[in-house]
Amino acid sequence: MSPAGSSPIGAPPHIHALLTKLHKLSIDQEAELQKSKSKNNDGSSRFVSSTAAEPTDFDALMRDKFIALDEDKCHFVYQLIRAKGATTIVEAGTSYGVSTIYLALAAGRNAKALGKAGATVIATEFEVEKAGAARAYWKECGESVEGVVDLRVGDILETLKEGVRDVDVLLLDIWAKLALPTLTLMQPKLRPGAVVLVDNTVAAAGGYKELLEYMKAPGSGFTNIVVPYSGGFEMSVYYPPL
Ligand SMILES: C[S@@+](CC[C@H](N)C(=O)[O-])C[C@H]1O[C@@H](n2cnc3c(N)ncnc32)[C@H](O)[C@@H]1O
Repeated sequence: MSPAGSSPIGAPPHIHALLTKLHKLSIDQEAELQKSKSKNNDGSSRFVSSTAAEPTDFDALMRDKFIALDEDKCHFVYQLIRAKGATTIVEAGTSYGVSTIYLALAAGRNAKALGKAGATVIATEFEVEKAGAARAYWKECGESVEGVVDLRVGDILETLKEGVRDVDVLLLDIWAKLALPTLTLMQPKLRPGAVVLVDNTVAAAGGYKELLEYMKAPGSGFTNIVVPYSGGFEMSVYYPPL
């Protein structure tokens, strides 16, 4: 968590209050999950699960869980988007839309500051009820969030096939097995210099093995570092190989 009073987020008080409430809900749920923990496939992570085509007990357990990106990571992502002047963001895994609020605020501010027509955060969620709740939270935020998000409900490997281009930032905050297929689907749509962020890559290294091997392979076009937030937060920059 960032020290009190150090939030870089430019937003009115009601959005700050909502974010504080939602992060707390998420943290409380995770604490409960930890108590009853046992079902992850390889025991290493909250992010090891099925693909959408093969739902498991894990999916049932996670159906009503926030699993929101930690607040300090959200602040980092917000700052990175602002620094980059990014206006087209894809979020793989939206849940109740907590991280999405940060993405939308940052991208929207960039569009205004840079005199661009608008910004877009393409958000993706498989669970219909989560998607509905996320929409309600964004509405509560107002136009600076609601007006920026393009929510696609369904299996990400279908919903991102069309209508995505010139992506500045891709946030992979989805079950680990979907990370590599999502990345390869998005790769042709990434702008040169695009940033790819992946949560929990140290704590869930087993689940992310294939993704990390793919991004770290010589000639992949990706350069990678781990930002040392809890669980590890992978930050990669992509330039298509020449
Ligand atoms: C870690 S949570 C996302 C948290 C969110 N980024 C936040 O910070 O609030 C991952 C989400 O991915 C969703 N998900 C899992 N499989 C999916 C799929 N095939 N297509 C779209 N979303 C999926 C899950 O339902 C879950 O809500």
